[in-house]
Amino acid sequence: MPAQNPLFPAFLKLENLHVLLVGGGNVGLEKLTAILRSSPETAVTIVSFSFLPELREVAARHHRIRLVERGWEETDLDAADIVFAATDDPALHRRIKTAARARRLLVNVADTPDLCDFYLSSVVQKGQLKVAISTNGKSPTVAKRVRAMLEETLPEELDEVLQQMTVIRGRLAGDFAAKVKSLNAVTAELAGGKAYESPATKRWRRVATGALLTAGTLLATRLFRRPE
Ligand SMILES: C[C@@]1(CC(=O)O)c2cc3[nH]c(cc4nc(cc5[nH]c(cc(n2)[C@H]1CCC(=O)O)[C@@](C)(CC(=O)O)[C@@H]5CCC(=O)O)C(CC(=O)O)=C4CCC(=O)O)c(CCC(=O)O)c3CC(=O)O
Ligand SMILES: NC(=O)C1=CN([C@@H]2O[C@H](COP(=O)(O)OP(=O)(O)OC[C@H]3O[C@@H](n4cnc5c(N)ncnc54)[C@H](O)[C@@H]3O)[C@@H](O)[C@H]2O)C=CC1
Repeated sequence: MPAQNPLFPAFLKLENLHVLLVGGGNVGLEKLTAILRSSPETAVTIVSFSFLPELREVAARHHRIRLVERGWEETDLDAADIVFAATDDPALHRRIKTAARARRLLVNVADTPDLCDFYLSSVVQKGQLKVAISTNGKSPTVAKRVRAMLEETLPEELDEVLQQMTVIRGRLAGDFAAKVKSLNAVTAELAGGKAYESPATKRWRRVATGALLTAGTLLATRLFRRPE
């Protein structure tokens, strides 16, 4: 059996939590952007010796972001529910991880999967629909490509469908089993009908598999070729 991805997927109500982000450079800005893209009202305290001008601009636009201009201190964890470490100091990252673990806080450490309690994912958004993609850290680039593929192939109308379903769901009478049956009937076409696998999806699958096999073969022959 192929190796499985043991990560547990969940969707956090981050706007109800307090985030501590350590590091205000490029990687800090990337993490902040990922957080705000999904959960724009999140309270984020960012502790760093310095902040990129772009990060300061983002902070100025979000009233729940607080910038603290100094080095990280263990007491910064006091108010945190969840922690992102994104500095250029691996020794500091290990200290943050140890201190956070002692307090049972979850930590994401940039560039260090071994120190992470959770990973960020590639995210597809169509209105209320959100798809998160994980490759278990094997290839963020492939996650990004799958995101682009889904962004293109998932119909724009999905958001409208979701809104209509919410109305239908509210109006349905009967017990739970009867409701599930009705909802399944209404949406049958989405999963089994024409939309199930569009020609674009089929083509993507064929090309992607072909391209990767070719790349893999090339790499294998180059990397493992015996010296001449
Ligand atoms: C484990 C994880 C931990 C975490 O960061 O949470 C992690 C780790 C690392 N990323 C590295 C590199 C790159 N990361 C990206 C991009 C993304 N990385 C993201 C997540 C994750 N990255 C988590 C696993 C996700 C999964 O399971 O797939 C995404 C999905 C989400 C986000 O970050 O918001 C976002 C895509 C967003 C999108 O566009 O959809 C690109 C591509 C690019 O930027 O174009 C590259 C360069 C190419 C490459 O390496 O593939 C390196 C090596 C650094 C080095 O070599 O120095 C490490 C460390 C290591 O692997 O050791
Ligand atoms: N920039 C990128 O896209 C990539 C960066 N990396 C690596 O990720 C790490 C971070 O990269 P960048 O964000 O670009 O670096 P950066 O130098 O722009 O930012 C690092 C930030 O950490 C802060 N910092 C350092 N020590 C601190 C401490 N004790 N307390 C609080 N804040 C502290 C600094 O003030 C700075 O704002 C580096 O190790 C880099 O090699 C890896 C891949 C890509």
